[in-house]
Amino acid sequence: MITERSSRRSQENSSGYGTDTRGHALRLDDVTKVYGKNGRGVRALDGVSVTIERGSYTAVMGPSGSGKSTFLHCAAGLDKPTTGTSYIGDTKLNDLSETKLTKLRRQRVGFVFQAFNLIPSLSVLQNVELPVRLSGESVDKAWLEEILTRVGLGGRAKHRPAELSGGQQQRVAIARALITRPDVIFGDEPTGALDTVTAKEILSLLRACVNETGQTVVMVTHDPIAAAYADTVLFLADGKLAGRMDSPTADRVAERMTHLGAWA
Ligand SMILES: Nc1ncnc2c1ncn2[C@@H]1O[C@H](COP(=O)(O)OP(=O)(O)OP(=O)(O)O)[C@@H](O)[C@H]1O
Repeated sequence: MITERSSRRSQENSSGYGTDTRGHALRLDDVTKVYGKNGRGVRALDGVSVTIERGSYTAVMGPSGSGKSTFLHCAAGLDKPTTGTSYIGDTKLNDLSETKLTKLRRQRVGFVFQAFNLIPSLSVLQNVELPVRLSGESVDKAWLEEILTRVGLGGRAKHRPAELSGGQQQRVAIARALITRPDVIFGDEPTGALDTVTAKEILSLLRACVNETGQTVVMVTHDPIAAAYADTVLFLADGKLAGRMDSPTADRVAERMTHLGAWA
């Protein structure tokens, strides 16, 4: 989101994530998503417009069924809006063929899911390199090493996912998301499968990716404590943006969620 705080950090960032270190990482312009035939089904997103600035950390919250996953899917190019436009950087996703969208998701977007989604037969190193290899490009070894060190897996490069704890597996997923220097990393409940202490470590790591390297992170979560790690929380209700909160605290987020009827 455009805040003075994140804007300043973005301008100080010199590590070159994405194609441009200034301006927005993603934008949704009056996006509507209707599931079902002839536009008569469920209106999962209903006229959502939002701009998320580079180098910011945004949490997306809302009651169950409010459209959080749909928002993430439309923003990340995993699904197409019924009407409206979505952009990653200055690239309009609506215009892209399926092949170009696949390439964009591989090269310019990182994903961190609740279930880690690592390839069990590959080592840590091979999992992290995968998005670059799939793009047919050569791996920047110095960057790879730096990322593995940053996520605290320097000594585990040859291990397989099954030999790692849940928290370590999520660190691999974060490293894999970082390897292409994406415009944005999307997290879908990234701490949902972790215990409280490990969840805090992972949230701190995502925070460090933003603070220290200017990465943009957008994370769907049900957890006010997780949302409090973000610069800004976007609240969704019935497919519409129902407000935003800058510099959130867990208590304020929980209170807002109660007002949205999340835990009624
Ligand atoms: N593929 C689909 N087909 C039909 N309806 C769908 C589909 N995906 C989502 N929906 C509906 O769209 C609405 C928004 O769903 P979405 O999964 O985006 O909400 P959410 O906020 O992520 O929910 P939760 O917190 O429970 O995961 C819901 O009413 C849901 O039932």
